[in-house]
Amino acid sequence: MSPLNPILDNIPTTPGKFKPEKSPLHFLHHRLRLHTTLPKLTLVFLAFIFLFFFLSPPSPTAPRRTLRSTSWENHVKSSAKPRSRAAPIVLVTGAAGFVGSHAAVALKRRGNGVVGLDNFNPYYDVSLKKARKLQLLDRAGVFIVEGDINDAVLLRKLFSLVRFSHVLHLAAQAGVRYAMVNPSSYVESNVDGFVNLLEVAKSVNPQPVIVWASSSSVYGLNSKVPFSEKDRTDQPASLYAATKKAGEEIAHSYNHIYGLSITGLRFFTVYGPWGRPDMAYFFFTRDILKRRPISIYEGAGHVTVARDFTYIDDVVKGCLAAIDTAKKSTGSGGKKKGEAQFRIINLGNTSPVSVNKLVSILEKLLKVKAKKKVVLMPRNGDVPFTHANVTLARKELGYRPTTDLETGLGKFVKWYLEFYGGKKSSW
Ligand SMILES: O=C(O)[C@H]1O[C@H](OP(=O)(O)OP(=O)(O)OC[C@H]2O[C@@H](n3ccc(=O)[nH]c3=O)[C@H](O)[C@@H]2O)[C@H](O)[C@@H](O)[C@@H]1O
Repeated sequence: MSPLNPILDNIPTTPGKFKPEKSPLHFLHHRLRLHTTLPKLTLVFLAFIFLFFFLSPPSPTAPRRTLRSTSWENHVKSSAKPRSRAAPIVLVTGAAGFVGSHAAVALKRRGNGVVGLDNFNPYYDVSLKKARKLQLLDRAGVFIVEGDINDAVLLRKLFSLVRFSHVLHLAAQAGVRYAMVNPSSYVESNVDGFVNLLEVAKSVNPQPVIVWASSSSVYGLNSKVPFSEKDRTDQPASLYAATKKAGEEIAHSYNHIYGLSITGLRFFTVYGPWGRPDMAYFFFTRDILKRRPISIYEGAGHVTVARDFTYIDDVVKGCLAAIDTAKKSTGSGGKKKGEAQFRIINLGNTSPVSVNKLVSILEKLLKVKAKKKVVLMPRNGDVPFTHANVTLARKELGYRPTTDLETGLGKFVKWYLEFYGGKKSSW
C-alpha cells in the first residue's frame, strides 16, 4: 500500500475483480482507531467538511451546491407542495417563456405543486423573461430554477427533491424563421434537450406523465384543411418544424419502450399578453407604434397568408386539461410494465385570419395607420396558412376555444401599452 495514496491502492487493476471487503476508507478508519488523538480527529473532521462543501464540482448551469444551496432546494420543495394531496405536482420547463409562465401560474392558482425550469436564453429580450418571472411567477408563488434541459445532473437532482407527477415540457427553441440563422439551437433544445428530459423521466420512479408542446408547423406543406391529426406531417417546410416532428417520433419511441405516458399538443400561433417579441403580431405592434414599415407576406399569385391565431388562455386551458386527462405512465425505473397512453392533439382556434386582417385590427386598436409593404413570402420556412381541426381536442380534453382574434389582440395591446409605456422595446 502506497503511503501517499492509500485509497487509490484499493482500486483493482483488472476491471470486475474488485471485492469490496474493505471500504476505501478502511485505511482511514484503521489509522483513526489506532493513532488518533482529539486534535487530529477535529482536523480530519474539518477536512471532510471542506472537501464536501467546497470541492464538489457544481454543474455549469445548476445553482452552486455550496452552503447556500440549501435555500434553493427548500424553495423547490415548498413550491412543489400542492394544496391537496391528490393534486398534480408539475415540473414546467420553459417556465419563463410565454406559454410556460401563463401555464405555471394557472397550475399554481388551482392548487397544483409547481416548479419552473428555464435557462433564460437570449433568443429574445431576456428582460421580458425576467419580468414574467417577477410579475407573474414570483407573485403566484412559483419558484423557478435557472437551468437547462440538457443538464441531466440538474434534472435528476430536481426529481430527487420532488416526486413530480407530471412534466409540462414547454422549453424549446421556437420561431420558424430563426432556424435559418441558428439551426443548431433547434437541434440542441428540441431534439437533444427533449431526449435528455425523457431519459431522466423514464428512469425515475414513479415515472411522470409528459405533456409537451409540438407545433402546427409539423403540417408543413399539407394542403388538406382543416388540419387534422391524421393528416400528413412528413413534409416540414422549416428545420423548426422538422425538429418538432422529430420530437413527436422521439416521444413515441419513449412511450413504446419505457411506458411513459406522453401527450404532444400542436399549438397554432399562440398570442396574447406577455407574448413573444419574435412573433409578427408583437413586432407589428411595436413597428406600427414607431411608424416603421412592416412587411406583409403574400403567397405566389397574390395568395393571402393566414394563421389560426390562438389566444393564450385557450391554449393554457388545453394544457391543463391534457394534464388532467392523461393516464399514468406504466413503467418504473426504466422498465415498461404495460402499454402507456400516447396522444397528439391540435390546440388551435379553428378560424384562420389573414395577416392583412391582423394588421387592420392592430391599426384600429393602436389608432395608428400602418406603413404596409406587401412582399412575396420569402423562402424562410413559413407556410401560407394554418387551420386546426379540434375535434380530437374537444373529445379528449373538452377543449373549446372562446377568444376571437379581435378580443385577444385587444388584451395584448392593453398589456403592451402598459408594459412598454415609457420603456423602449429592445427586440
Ligand atoms: O403555432 C405554430 O406552429 C408556430 O406559430 C408561430 O409561427 P408563425 O405561425 O409563423 O407565427 P409568426 O411568426 O408570428 O407569423 C404569423 C404570420 O405572419 C406572417 N409574417 C411574418 C413576418 C413578417 O414580417 N410578415 C408576415 O406577414 C407569417 O408568414 C405568418 O403567416 C411561432 O413563431 C412558432 O414558434 C409556432 O410553433
